[in-house]
Amino acid sequence: MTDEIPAIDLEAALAEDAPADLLLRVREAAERIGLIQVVNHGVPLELIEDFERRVERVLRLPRPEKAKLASPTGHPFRGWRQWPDDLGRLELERYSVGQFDNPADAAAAGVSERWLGLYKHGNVWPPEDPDLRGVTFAYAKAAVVLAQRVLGLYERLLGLPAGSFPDAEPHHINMIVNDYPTWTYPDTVAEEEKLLLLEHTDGSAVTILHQHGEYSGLQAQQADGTWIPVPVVPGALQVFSGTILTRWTNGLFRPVRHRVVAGGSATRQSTGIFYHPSLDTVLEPLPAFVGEDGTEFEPVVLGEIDETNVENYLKVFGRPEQVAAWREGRPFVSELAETSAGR
Ligand SMILES: O=C(O)CCC(=O)C(=O)O
Ligand SMILES: [Fe+2]
Repeated sequence: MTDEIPAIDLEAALAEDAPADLLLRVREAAERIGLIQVVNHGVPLELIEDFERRVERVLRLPRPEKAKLASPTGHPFRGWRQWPDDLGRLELERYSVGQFDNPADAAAAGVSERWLGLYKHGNVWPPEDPDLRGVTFAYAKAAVVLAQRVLGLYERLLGLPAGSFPDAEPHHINMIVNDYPTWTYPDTVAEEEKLLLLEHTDGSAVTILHQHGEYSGLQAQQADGTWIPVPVVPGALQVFSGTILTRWTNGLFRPVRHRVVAGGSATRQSTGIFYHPSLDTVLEPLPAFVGEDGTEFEPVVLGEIDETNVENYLKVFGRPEQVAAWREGRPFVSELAETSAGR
C-alpha cells in the first residue's frame, strides 16, 4: 500500500520512544502534501457521531424550517446555507458555527476588544434541538486539543522546542459541517466537471476534519498537480496543514490543496474545525526557518485577515443577491432549480 497520505496512530507518534520510521513518514507527508490521517486521536467517536446525528436531523428538516436557520444578517459563515451552481443545482449545503454566540461571550473568554465586532453576527441554533449547542462546543473543544497535540508533534519533527508555534489564548476557531448531495447528472463527465467544492487551501494553522459517507470524495493535490482520493478510514480524523503552518515554517510545510468531487448516487458529509492561535497573533516565519535568503512572508495579524474574510469570499464567490443581502444585513436563501427539489 502506498503511503501518500499516512494514517498514523497519534499516541504512538507522540510517545517518548516513537518509532523513527513513523516520525519520518509524518514529516515527509507534511512537507510533500500537508495531510495526515490520525487514529487513536483522543476525540471520542461517540461525541463526533452524536454531533453528526444531530446536525443530520437539522439538515433533513423541510426547507422552510431550515431557511429559518439562515444567518439573520446574511453572514456567509454562520447558520444554514445552500450553494447552487450556475444552473441552480444544489452542490453543497452547510451549517457553520462561530466560536462565540455574541461579542459579550467573546469578551468574557478574553478576546481583545478590537476583534469583538467579528462576533456581532451570531450563531443560529435550531430550536428543535436545545442540546446541539453544548454538543457542538464539546466537539470543538476536543478537536482543539487534538490540533494542539499535532502541532506539538510537528514541532518535535522539526527539532523545535515545545511551544515554538505561537499558541496564545484564546485560540481562534471556526466550525463547518458540509453536506454534499448525490449528483444525478451523467456519470461520464470528467471529475473537474463534478466538483462540489472547488480546490482551495485552508487559512488555519491546522484543520481537523471528520469525513463521513459512502465514498472518498475528498481529494488532495500532490506536488506534480495530480489529485488523489483521501480514503475513508473508519474512526480516523484528517489533519490538514493550513497556510498559517506554512508561514510559520517559511514554506517548508505545505498547505494541503484539496477539493471535493461528486460520487454519483452516494452522499457524503464532513465536519471541519479550523484551528488558529489568538486573533492578536502576528503571523510570521519562525527565525529557525529564515536563512540568508530571508522570507517572502510579510508579518500579518490574524485578526486583520479575519476581518476581511467575508468581503474576500464574496468578491470571488458571492452572487449578486447574496452580496445585496449581506450589504443590507438580511438573511439570504438561494433559489434552487427544480432538479434539486426535496432539499
Ligand atoms: O468536505 C470535505 O472533505 C472538505 C471540506 C473543506 O475542505 C472545507 O470545508 O474547507
Ligand atoms: Fe478546506
